[in-house]
Amino acid sequence: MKLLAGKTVLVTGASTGIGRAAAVGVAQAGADVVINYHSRDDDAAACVAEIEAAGQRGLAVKGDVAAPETATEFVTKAVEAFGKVDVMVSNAGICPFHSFLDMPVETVQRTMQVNLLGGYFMCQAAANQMVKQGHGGALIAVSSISALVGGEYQTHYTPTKAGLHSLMQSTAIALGKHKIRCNSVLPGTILTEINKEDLADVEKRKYMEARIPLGRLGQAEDLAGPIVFLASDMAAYVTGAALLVDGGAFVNLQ
Ligand SMILES: NC(=O)C1=CN([C@@H]2O[C@H](COP(=O)(O)OP(=O)(O)OC[C@H]3O[C@@H](n4cnc5c(N)ncnc54)[C@H](OP(=O)(O)O)[C@@H]3O)[C@@H](O)[C@H]2O)C=CC1
Ligand SMILES: C[C@H](O)[C@@H]1OC(=O)[C@H](O)[C@@H]1O
Repeated sequence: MKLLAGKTVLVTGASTGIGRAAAVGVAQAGADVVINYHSRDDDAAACVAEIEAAGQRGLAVKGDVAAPETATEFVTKAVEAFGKVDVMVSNAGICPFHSFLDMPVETVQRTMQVNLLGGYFMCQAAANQMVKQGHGGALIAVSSISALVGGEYQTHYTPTKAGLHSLMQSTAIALGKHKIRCNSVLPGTILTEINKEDLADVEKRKYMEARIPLGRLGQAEDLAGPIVFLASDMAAYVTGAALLVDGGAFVNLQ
C-alpha cells in the first residue's frame, strides 16, 4: 500500500518549485492534494494535471497567504472537495534579496507577512480542522537552513525561517494532545524561481556549489521524499523535529 493512501494533503505555494514537487510527490505516494498558489494560473493548473496523472484527485485554490482569510477559505474548500484535511505543508514564501541598511519598510513587512504570518495562519486553520475531525494529523513547515545561519541580503528573510522553525516547536507542544505532529524541513540552496536571479551570478553559484559536500545544488524534487516521510505514519513518533535537506551544507565548516 502507498505511504499516503487515503490522506488529503494541502500544500501552499505549489504552482512552482518546492511546493509543486511536494504536491506531486505526495500524490505519487497516494494522497489527494489541494494546492494554494498566488499568481501563476497556468502553472497551478499544470500541477493539478500532474497530481491527476499520478492517479489522485487535485484542486487548485488561488489566494494570497498574507491574508488570514485565505487560510480559512483554503481549508474550507479542501474539506468541501475531499472531505477532510490530514496534512498541511506550509511552503509559500518569497525572498526579495536586498541590503540591510537601506531595506525598504514594505519589503520587510511583506516578507514577514507572507513567510511567517502566512505560515502561522495556514497551520492554525488546518489544525482547527484536524481537531474537529478528531483523528490527528501533521503540519510540515518549509523553513530553511536560513533558520540556523545568516545571509547578508536576507536580513528580512532569515528571521521568518527561524520563526517557522520555532512555530513548529511550539505547535508540537500545543497540538500533541490532539495527535497532530508538527515538524519542519530545512532546505539548503535549491534551484527554483526564488533564486534564479541570485544564482545567475556564475561566481556565486560556483561558490555555493563548492560548499556542499554532496557536490551539487538541490533540486525541488529533493524535498519530496523528506516531506512524504514526515507526512506519513512512518514518522508517527516524530514531532517538533527539524530535518535539514541541504546536501550537507550546514555542517561544512572546513
Ligand atoms: N529555493 C531555495 O533555495 C529555498 C527555498 N526555501 C523555501 O521554500 C519555499 C518555496 O520556495 P521555492 O520553491 O524555492 O520558490 P518558488 O518561487 O519557486 O515558489 C514559490 C511559491 O510560493 C508561492 N507564493 C509566493 N507568494 C505567495 C503568496 N503571497 N501567497 C500564496 N502563494 C505565494 C508562489 O506562487 P505563484 O508563483 O503563483 O505566485 C510559488 O508557488 C519558500 O518558503 C522558500 O523560502 C527554503 C530554503 C531554500
Ligand atoms: C532563496 C535563497 O537562495 C535560499 O533561500 C533559503 O532559504 C536558502 O538558505 C537560500 O539562501
